Amino acid sequence: MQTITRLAMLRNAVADLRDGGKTVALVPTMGALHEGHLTLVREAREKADHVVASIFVNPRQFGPKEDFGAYPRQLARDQALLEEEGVALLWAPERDEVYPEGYATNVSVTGISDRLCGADRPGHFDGVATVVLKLFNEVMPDMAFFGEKDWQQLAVIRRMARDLDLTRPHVDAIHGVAIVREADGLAMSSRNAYLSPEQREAAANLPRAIGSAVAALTGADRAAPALESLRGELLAGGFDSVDYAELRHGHTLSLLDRAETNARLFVAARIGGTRLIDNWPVER
Ligand SMILES: Nc1ncnc2c1ncn2[C@@H]1O[C@H](COP(=O)(O)OP(=O)(O)OP(=O)(O)O)[C@@H](O)[C@H]1O
Ligand SMILES: CC(C)(CO)[C@@H](O)C(=O)[O-]
Ligand code: BAL
Repeated sequence: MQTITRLAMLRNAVADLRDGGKTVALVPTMGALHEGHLTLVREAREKADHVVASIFVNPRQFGPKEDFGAYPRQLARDQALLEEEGVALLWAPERDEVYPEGYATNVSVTGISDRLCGADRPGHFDGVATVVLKLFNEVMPDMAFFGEKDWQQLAVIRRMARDLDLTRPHVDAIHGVAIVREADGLAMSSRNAYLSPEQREAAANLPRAIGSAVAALTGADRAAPALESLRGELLAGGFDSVDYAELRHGHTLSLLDRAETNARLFVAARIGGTRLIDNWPVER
């Protein structure tokens, strides 16, 4: 696996991969890789001839009081994991290569970016859309892979691809990969590493409480009582606060007051300084 840090070299390296009409898949990440990321890579390998992974802790998607500085960085370990998974090329640019002096462009997907995580993290999805569009333009992949753990992020990226007429990767080639979970149900996340052993144990209450809420929401006339008990269960189960616990349409992300086709439960909650997110489909 080649690691490339300069844009000038990336273009030639990707052109070499494409030689003979081979297809290229992109798996964007912020590093500190776990089985969730590796599952994205494996699905990408099944669908494309070559996989390009990227690692870039994107400053533009972190708020001023967020964990940009503390975000885990472990490039050597990540390189070994990606190599083992058969990734052809790792794009790992420095900050100045992505945002050189004078950089002034912002990509904003309005509407769906403003709710859920976008309401708690103002500007977050502008940062995501901006960097993802740059990654798409840099690598020009035939397809790209994102995790459903970050469901709203996937919706924002698909909206952007549709609105900006992206041809590479076009909207149908933006693949969502099901959430990979720990044995106790907690969605894997690089941020789980921030949890103390006691907090990690309490974190398992998130998927547990979501499971009960999904059962209560199915067939219920009103979503509100189940969402209220979900909040209560999290606060009683070691969480310090609940940023949101909402039933929304999975495609439009509009609020629902009862389950319908494509309904989805979205939750973000904090233990100490660590913010965890999860989402689950809800049947009618
Ligand atoms: N448990 C998971 N299951 C499926 N996909 C995942 C999972 N965790 C992360 N991903 C996906 O991997 C890609 C890179 O995510 P990222 O590097 O931000 O990791 P992360 O674990 O989500 O980190 P964090 O949430 O702490 O920022 C994203 O598309 C994300 O949705
Ligand atoms: C898509 C992404 C790599 C953009 O920085 C990031 O938001 C992530 O890791 O989910
Ligand atoms: N996994 C999404 C990236 C972020 O939380 O900043």
